[in-house]
Amino acid sequence: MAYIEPAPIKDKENPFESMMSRFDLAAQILGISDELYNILKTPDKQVIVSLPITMDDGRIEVFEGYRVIHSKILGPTKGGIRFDMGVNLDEVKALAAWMTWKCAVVDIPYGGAKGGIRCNPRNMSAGEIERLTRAFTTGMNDVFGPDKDIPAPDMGTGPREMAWLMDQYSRNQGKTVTAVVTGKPLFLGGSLGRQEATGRGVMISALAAMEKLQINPYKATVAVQGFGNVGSHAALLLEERGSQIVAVSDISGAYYNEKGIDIKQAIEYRNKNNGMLEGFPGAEQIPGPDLLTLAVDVLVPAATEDVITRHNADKVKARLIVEGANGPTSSKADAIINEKGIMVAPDILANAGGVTVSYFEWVQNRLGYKWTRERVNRRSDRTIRAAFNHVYETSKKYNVPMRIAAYIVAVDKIAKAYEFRGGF
Ligand SMILES: NC(=O)C1=CN([C@@H]2O[C@H](COP(=O)(O)OP(=O)(O)OC[C@H]3O[C@@H](n4cnc5c(N)ncnc54)[C@H](OP(=O)(O)O)[C@@H]3O)[C@@H](O)[C@H]2O)C=CC1
Ligand SMILES: O=C(O)CCC(=O)C(=O)O
Repeated sequence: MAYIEPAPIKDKENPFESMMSRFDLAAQILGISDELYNILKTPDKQVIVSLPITMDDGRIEVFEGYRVIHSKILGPTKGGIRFDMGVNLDEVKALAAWMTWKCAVVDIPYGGAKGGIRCNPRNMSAGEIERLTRAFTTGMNDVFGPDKDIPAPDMGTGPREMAWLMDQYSRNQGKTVTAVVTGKPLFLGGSLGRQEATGRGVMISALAAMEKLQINPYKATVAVQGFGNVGSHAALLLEERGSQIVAVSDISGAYYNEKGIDIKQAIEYRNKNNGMLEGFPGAEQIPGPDLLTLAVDVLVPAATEDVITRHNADKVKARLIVEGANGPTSSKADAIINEKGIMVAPDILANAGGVTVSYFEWVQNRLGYKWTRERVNRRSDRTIRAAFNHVYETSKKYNVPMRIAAYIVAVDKIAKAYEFRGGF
C-alpha cells in the first residue's frame, strides 16, 4: 500500500489528536477492522481523583490527579507519573496510548498507562510533594498493583517520589510490595541502570540511525532540548561515544558552544544551581526555541510535547531527530519533516529504554534478585537495537517514515493479541 501523509487536523493540535492521526494511518495501512479500531482508540479506564493537601502555610489546596489505562491486552499496564502544570486528561490519554505502542515496539509484556498531577513541583516543598504523592497513591489504591498497573517516573518525578509511592501502597496493603512501582532508589528495590536508561536508549537509537545515514558519530554535532533525566543522560552518553554536544537547554533558555559543551560540567553546574542551567558559564545563552533550528547533525528533543510544529519544522536543519521526549513533534510537523528528508527515530522507539529497564526492575523485584549494571545495560541495548532494526525494516517494507513504521509494528502486534484472545 502506498504511503499517505496523515490527514491534517483543522484546528490547534493536541497530543491526543497527534497520536490518533498516526494510529489512524497505521490502522489503515494494516487494514484493521472497525471493531478493533474502536476498541483501541478508547482507553480502557480513565480515573480522576481530587487531592486536598495541607500546604506548609496551613492552607488546604485541592489538586487533580489522573491515571489513564489505555490497554491491558499484552499484560499489566505500565507508564510514568508526571508532575507538571500542563497535565490534563487529553495529554494523559495520549501518553497512555503511547505507552501501549511503546511496550509493543520493544516487545515487553505490558500494556500502556500514564498518570499525572497538575501541580508545579518547583514551587512546592518536599513535604508538600510527599503528601501529594501519598494522597495520589491512596486515591489510586484500586488501580495500582504489581500485576495490574505499575507506575514509574516521568517529568517532574524521580526515585524520591517512587519511594513514597511504594511506601504508601505498601502501608495500604499491610506488606512491602516493591514491584508496584519502578524507578525506585537502589536500596529500595530499584534497578542499576534505570536512572540513565531512557537517555541510554536515546543514545543507542541515535547511533543506530547515524549508521543508516552514514553519519560518523565522532564527527557529529548534537543539540539536546531539556536537561532533566532524559536529556542530560542522553547528552552525556552521546558525548562519551565521541559526538560533540553543541547546545543544551532547560526552561531558563538554551546554551550554545560551537566548540562543544562539557556535559559533565553542565550536569555539575545544574546540580549545584537548584536543578537549573541558568547562568551556565560554559556556553553562550540563546533563546530556547533557537536550539531546535541550529545547524547540527542530530537534534534530540527531550523536554515535552509539540515543540517541533508546523511553525518551525521547515527551519529544522538537523539530518536526524531522535525523540527523547514523548510527542515532541506534532502530526502537522511530520509532513514537513518527511518532505525535508529528515530521519526521525520516533519517541515510541527512541525513548523506550526507560520502560525496558523498568521491566527489568519489576522482573528483579519479583525474583527477589539483583542484576549487575552490565547485565541490565547489555539486555536493554540489545532490546533497543532489535526494535530499531525491526522498525527500520518495516519502514522499508511499507515505504513509510520510521514513525509510521513503529506504529505499524505496535498496532499489528496488539491487533493479533486481540484476535487471539477474543472474548468480546
Ligand atoms: N523519565 C523517563 O524515564 C522517561 C521520560 N520520557 C519523556 O522525556 C521527557 C522528559 O522527561 P524527564 O527527563 O523525565 O523530565 P525531567 O523533569 O527530568 O526533565 C525535563 C527537562 O525539560 C526541561 N523543559 C521543560 N519544558 C521545556 C521547554 N519548553 N523547553 C526547554 N526545556 C524544557 C526541564 O527544564 P526545567 O528543569 O528548567 O524545568 C527539564 O530540564 C518527557 O516528555 C517524558 O515524558 C520518556 C520516556 C521515559
Ligand atoms: O518506566 C516506565 O515504566 C515508564 C516510563 C514512561 O513513562 C515512558 O516511557 O514514557
